[in-house]
Amino acid sequence: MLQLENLTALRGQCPVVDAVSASIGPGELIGLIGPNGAGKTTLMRAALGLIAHQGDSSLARLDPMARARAAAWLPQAREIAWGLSVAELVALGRLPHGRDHGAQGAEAVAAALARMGLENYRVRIATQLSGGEQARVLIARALAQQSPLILADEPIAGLDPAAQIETMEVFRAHADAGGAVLCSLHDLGLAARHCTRVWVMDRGRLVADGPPATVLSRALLADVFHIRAHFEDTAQGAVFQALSTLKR
Ligand SMILES: Nc1ncnc2c1ncn2[C@@H]1O[C@H](COP(=O)(O)OP(=O)(O)OP(=O)(O)O)[C@@H](O)[C@H]1O
Repeated sequence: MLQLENLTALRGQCPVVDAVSASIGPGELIGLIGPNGAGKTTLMRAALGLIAHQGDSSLARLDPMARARAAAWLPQAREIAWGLSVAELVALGRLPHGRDHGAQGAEAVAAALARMGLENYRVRIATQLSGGEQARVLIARALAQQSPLILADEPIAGLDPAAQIETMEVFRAHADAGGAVLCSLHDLGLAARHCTRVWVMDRGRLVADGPPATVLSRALLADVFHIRAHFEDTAQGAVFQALSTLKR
């Protein structure tokens, strides 16, 4: 679904994404984690071909319409420019499939609204919703796109705990249905509980790639995140709690 080969993105002379090679297949929910400034957003934007890059991304090679059918993009900034109704905004997710929304389009929009619990918001003006409600609308638009791959930049930031869990469950369901999701996260607990795999970025490099329980070792948490944490695999799933900071 996505292959990256030596993907590199420069800011000035400085590589903020440095020779990243990795791939994503169906069924995966990948948590892209790393400290502030590690290069997570830049990696996703380069993979999508939204910024200049070196190396190769299988998505960036596609023409824009084919790329939009292959991957939905949820940027960190949740900007809703127009005062459209929620249903109209979510229907914009159908644009990569042509102007005629048709029965399949209407079904996809209805399913996305239902999945995000937005049926009662259909006629509300999207710009008049709360930040968390707008976030759910934008996720619904991405789901309505029916692209196999979703790239989401901090999709749970600013959401209440229930909405965070629900969002991760929506992504997991998308992966379980044969799609895949790459989402950047700062909540390592949610990453550990919900993701099938994590990619860890540090200073532009992909320094670890594997199942959360293997990757989130005491040494990695100290080296990359400068924290000490409690991490335990329990009957209720992985439990993670950051305990204290370590000297950088
Ligand atoms: N437009 C830009 N011009 C110059 N430097 C930039 C630009 N965008 C990002 N950078 C730099 O690139 C590096 C990586 O930024 P990026 O936004 O990818 O990090 P991130 O891992 O997503 O961070 P965060 O967790 O804080 O959102 C940072 O050092 C940042 O200052």
